[in-house]
Amino acid sequence: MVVQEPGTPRALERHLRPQSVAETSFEELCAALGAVRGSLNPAANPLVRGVSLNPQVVQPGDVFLAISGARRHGAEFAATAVANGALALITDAQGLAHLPADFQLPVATVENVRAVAAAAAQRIYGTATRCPQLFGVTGTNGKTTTTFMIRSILEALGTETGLVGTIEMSARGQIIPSVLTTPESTQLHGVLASMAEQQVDAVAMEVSSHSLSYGRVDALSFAVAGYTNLTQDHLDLHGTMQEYFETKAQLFTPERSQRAVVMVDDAYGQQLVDRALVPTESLSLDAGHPGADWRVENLQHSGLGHSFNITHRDGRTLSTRTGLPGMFNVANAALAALMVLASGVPLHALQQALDASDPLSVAVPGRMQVVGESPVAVVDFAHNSDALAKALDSVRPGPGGRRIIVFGATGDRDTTKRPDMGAVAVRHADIVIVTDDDPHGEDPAPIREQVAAGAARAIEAERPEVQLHNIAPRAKAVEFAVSLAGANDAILVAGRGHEVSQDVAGMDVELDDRVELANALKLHGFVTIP
Ligand SMILES: CC(=O)N[C@H]1[C@@H](OP(=O)(O)OP(=O)(O)OC[C@H]2O[C@@H](n3ccc(=O)[nH]c3=O)[C@H](O)[C@@H]2O)O[C@H](CO)[C@@H](O)[C@@H]1O[C@H](C)C(=O)N[C@@H](C)C(=O)N[C@H](CCC(=O)O)C(=O)O
Ligand SMILES: Nc1ncnc2c1ncn2[C@@H]1O[C@H](COP(=O)(O)OP(=O)(O)OP(=O)(O)O)[C@@H](O)[C@H]1O
Repeated sequence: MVVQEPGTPRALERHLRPQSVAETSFEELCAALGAVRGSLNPAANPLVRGVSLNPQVVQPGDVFLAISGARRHGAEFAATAVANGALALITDAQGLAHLPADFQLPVATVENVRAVAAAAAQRIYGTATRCPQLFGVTGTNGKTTTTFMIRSILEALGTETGLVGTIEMSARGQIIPSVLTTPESTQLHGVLASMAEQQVDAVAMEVSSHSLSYGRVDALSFAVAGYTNLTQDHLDLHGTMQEYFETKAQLFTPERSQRAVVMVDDAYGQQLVDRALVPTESLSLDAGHPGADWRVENLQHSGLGHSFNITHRDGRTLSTRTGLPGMFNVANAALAALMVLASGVPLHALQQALDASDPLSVAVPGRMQVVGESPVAVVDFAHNSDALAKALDSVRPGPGGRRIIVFGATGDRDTTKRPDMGAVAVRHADIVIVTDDDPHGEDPAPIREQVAAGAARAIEAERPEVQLHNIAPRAKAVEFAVSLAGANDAILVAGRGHEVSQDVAGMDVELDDRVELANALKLHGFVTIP
């Protein structure tokens, strides 16, 4: 039997629950979900205080939802849920087979446990009537950055705002590091109810394609949904780009969202607008885009970033700037501003907030984070081809300087993107150093070789002058990059961003690219930015 100790995800889970919950008996919950009570402990009818589909984070008074996963059945871990204080269990027919005949808790079954998880959480935590206004951002890249910007604008408007995404779940100064980009529905409804209880008025949230596939955002309604872009990633889950797109498109339906703002600079964004099922406004970076409602105009370099106007076809305009480098951050900033506008904030109030506190220049941990200026040394989270290309183009060497990139690919995930990431690095950099990312359960050497093979082919066919190195471990690769650099070069360490450990065969190995890069710069006599 496993009982979790303080400091574990289970201890953190306590902070993600509301203080008060709707008084619901197990019997009432089962009736609401259409769950059928079985022969195990049929008379017991405990009062339910919470719900979880992760046995490791079950709290006393929870109903444990034992799902049939791709790898294991949750019911295999029923003993952990019991030890952690579960009072009842809902599972499927398959799950029953994993329970001992003398199982102590009342049990009910449904056909698909995942499909009822959000409804169960909504009923217990009361999120149908107490939930902050939700801003949901989806797309392959830019979700984290855009949600940070939305929060920053809303706070400039005086709105108490929470955040749910890859880096953290946070509200009112309390920060809990995230495990997933979008948490499981049971946890998500809990944290949203808890934020509502603390008078948090709005939440800027990342909506990953995994979350849409797995029903993690079921039983929620986004005031405004935003779309950034769609490029290759996660095909291990979705199979094809069209399926990946259809999954994202679920967010832009009346069941999920009330309004939408969509970037139409890729064909998938345009498809979303063409089939718009909720009131939708389109946005383009291209001032000449014929169909877009809103366009970015008067773009000018301003510090590391850009100043620009966001102008509607009808003449309405917002004028603003972002301090973050890269055209993609202009896209993220414009999307964030328009999502806030779409929520009903008057244009003049939004303009005042943009003027007063420069909210679109908010720093996002590990996203285009500048660690040194000479050489330019940047840590970024780019971990697919499109992001790598854009991040590399945004990192500008001085006169005669070269671009040096250090990156790898993750294990156990979309393996098809690896050679292309290598090729993209060659097209956009002068020195390519392939290293380890998160190997997860895979042997890291073949992952590096697959990335390097794509790079080698591009060198042979397109840019023979590019240098290619294959160096593990990652800290050594970063140090090697700095050892090659001159003051006019630019170094990009990509792929891990804010993360502070690498997952190597299930072990967390401490590693922070920002620390490694700063240490290497100091070692070689360069100045770092604190
Ligand atoms: C591919 C994917 O998303 N898988 C999710 C899915 O896993 P699964 O269906 O295979 O479930 P499983 O691992 O077989 O486990 C079944 C049940 O047994 C339990 N279990 C399982 C094993 C164990 O040792 N102990 C244990 O208790 C699990 O808690 C679960 O209740 O359901 C699990 C339970 O909720 C999730 O933890 C798991 O997320 C895994 C950990 C994951 O890494 N997901 C990533 C890829 C993800 O969701 N990423 C997106 C962002 C992607 C991006 O944009 O970059 C995200 O939103 O975070
Ligand atoms: N609009 C964009 N278009 C293309 N690339 C972008 C865009 N915004 C950010 N990027 C790149 O993608 C990386 C990840 O950005 P961000 O964390 O904001 O996206 P994300 O969608 O949250 O990613 P993930 O889902 O992997 O957490 C950045 O570090 C940057 O290199």
